[in-house]
Amino acid sequence: MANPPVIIWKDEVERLLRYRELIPRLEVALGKFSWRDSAELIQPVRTTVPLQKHDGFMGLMPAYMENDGVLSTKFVCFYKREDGSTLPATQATVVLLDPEYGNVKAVMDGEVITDMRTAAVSAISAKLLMRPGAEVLAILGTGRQALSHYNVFMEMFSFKEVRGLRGLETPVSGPVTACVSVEEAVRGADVIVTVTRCTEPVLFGQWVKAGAHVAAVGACRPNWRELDDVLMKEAVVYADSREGAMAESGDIILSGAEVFAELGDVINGTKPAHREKTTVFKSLGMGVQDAVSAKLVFDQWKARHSQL
Ligand SMILES: NC(=O)C1=CN([C@@H]2O[C@H](COP(=O)(O)OP(=O)(O)OC[C@H]3O[C@@H](n4cnc5c(N)ncnc54)[C@H](O)[C@@H]3O)[C@@H](O)[C@H]2O)C=CC1
Ligand SMILES: O=C(O)C1=NCCCC1
Repeated sequence: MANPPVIIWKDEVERLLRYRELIPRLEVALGKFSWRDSAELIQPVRTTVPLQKHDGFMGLMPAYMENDGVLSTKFVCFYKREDGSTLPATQATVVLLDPEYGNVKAVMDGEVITDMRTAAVSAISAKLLMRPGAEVLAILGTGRQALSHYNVFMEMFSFKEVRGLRGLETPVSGPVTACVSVEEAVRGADVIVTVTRCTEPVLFGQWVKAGAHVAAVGACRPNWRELDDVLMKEAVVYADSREGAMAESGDIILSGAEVFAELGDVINGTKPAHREKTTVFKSLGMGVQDAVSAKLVFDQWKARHSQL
């Protein structure tokens, strides 16, 4: 009989997951995904159930990596609620299974995983697509994703200035220039991260410096926007998953912008990184990113517990 599943909650996931181990694994997984080899990796577009009464959605995000022996799914609830609610916008649980028998090996907190893997993938987009010598980072949003993005961008890069809207200085532990408007925060910035719950454009192309890189993380529904048409049409657009972007991104669907490439295509060398141009990385989030993160957490958990 299989062992009962282990439960790994938030504090422990926080202790076990490290960007320096997560990022290289995510890069490999993004590359594998973009080869579209179903003998290696299967990850359908997320199934989303509207929770109409509560202005939210439940997403189911399965992934299977055959050669890595990883089978998982995340359940994630996310909410529009622009009412200043103190509840998190995103709540998630990841279930890791044994692909050989289908038994559940671990049930773990998915919020830390979601925060960290999303921020790590944005950092990978910046590594691939921002101009060399980028000095100014602007972060729009002051919530959980804003904090995880701040942390990983500080760990990976050396920006001279980080700008954000008032409120960002509260969660983060380093210096931030507090700005009174989005325009003030983004004008002249080399890299802009949008991590808001907005459903209408908040970042306008006319404010974005030519050659800047934008990692656009919010607006994950086909009728939600963070970026305006000007920016979407001027920029070279990259996505984590082309199918995900075409099904779920209001910024892509409603602007009519084309997805030029996936990050995995750039990693695989099959599509160029247009660092010299204005670039948008449209992030929707992928089950395979959760799968890689959950495997790392579980492996670390096993290593620790075998020593006890
Ligand atoms: N692409 C991906 O893989 C993922 C995307 N997300 C999305 O990222 C976004 C941020 O998530 P969290 O940080 O967890 O949410 P959160 O609720 O912690 O923070 C949301 C932030 O948006 C700000 N905001 C809301 N309306 C705004 C407006 N009109 N202008 C400027 N800022 C505004 C709020 O002040 C808050 O700082 C959400 O849209 C969420 O659905 C979350 C997880 C993964
Ligand atoms: O990938 C995820 O996890 C999410 N993506 C968009 C909405 C919130 C959760």
